[in-house]
Amino acid sequence: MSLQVKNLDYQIDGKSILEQICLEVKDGEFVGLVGPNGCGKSTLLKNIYRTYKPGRGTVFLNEKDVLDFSFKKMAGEMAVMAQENHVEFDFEVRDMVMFGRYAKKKFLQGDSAEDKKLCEKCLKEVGLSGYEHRSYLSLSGGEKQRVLLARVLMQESAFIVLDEPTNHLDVSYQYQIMDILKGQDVTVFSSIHDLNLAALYCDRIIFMYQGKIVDYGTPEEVLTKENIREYFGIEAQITTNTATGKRQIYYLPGWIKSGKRA
Ligand SMILES: Nc1ncnc2c1ncn2[C@@H]1O[C@H](COP(=O)(O)OP(=O)(O)OP(=O)(O)O)[C@@H](O)[C@H]1O
Repeated sequence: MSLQVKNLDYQIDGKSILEQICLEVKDGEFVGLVGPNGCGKSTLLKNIYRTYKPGRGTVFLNEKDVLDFSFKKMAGEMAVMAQENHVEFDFEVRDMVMFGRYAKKKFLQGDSAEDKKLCEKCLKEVGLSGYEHRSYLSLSGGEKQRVLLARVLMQESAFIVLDEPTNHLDVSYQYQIMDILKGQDVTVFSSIHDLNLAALYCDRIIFMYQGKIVDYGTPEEVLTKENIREYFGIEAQITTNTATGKRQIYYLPGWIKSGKRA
């Protein structure tokens, strides 16, 4: 499953939030979206998963305009883990995960033995076996995040879009979740704050700044000292991690440059 965004603009209350966005995620790629707070990552993802309708431009999934998909068809093609997941009513964890099967069911069709087995497998994969009957609202932030990932896996879609999937997670689950995503035979497009995680897991990275794409390429091409200084305003030291062979970024406080510690 491939994604193409062509000439996308988006405004909120007359203010331009996204400008001339063009990007491509090829079938089977794991592409990260990085950039400072407020640069437009979530807004771009919302345009892709249709919470927002572009002011101009088009989002294509396998060369078809996403606006032509029915909601059910869309749910079958694309699984989404958004940043805000307000749940008004409480549900058991098992039900939250089962919602991922919506696109695969007929009206009022119940859960099959296969669905139940898959639900157990997905919960196990995110480290939540035994949580089936817990109330979703009683979970910690990290546990909720993992339930939402289990729901995404339950959808068995060929394309997964995630907005900051490692938010709320402790360091061990951050890596576990990224490993799970990387191990899926699907296309992944995800915003990621942690540039070291992006360097480790992404095939390509798209760098955003002030509503525009300012760079894209492999982690080695994009995660440079210059880009980090220019767009995040922080100095960095970059090495190659000898264990992973990937970029390792160390951030440097301002006083290193001035020589005066605060
Ligand atoms: N509903 C809204 N009304 C007004 N401004 C908005 C709205 N939603 C987003 N914005 C603004 O659009 C800009 C982009 O926001 P967005 O959430 O897409 O950024 P982001 O890159 O995902 O940020 P973060 O890294 O902090 O999650 C920000 O300046 C934000 O304040």
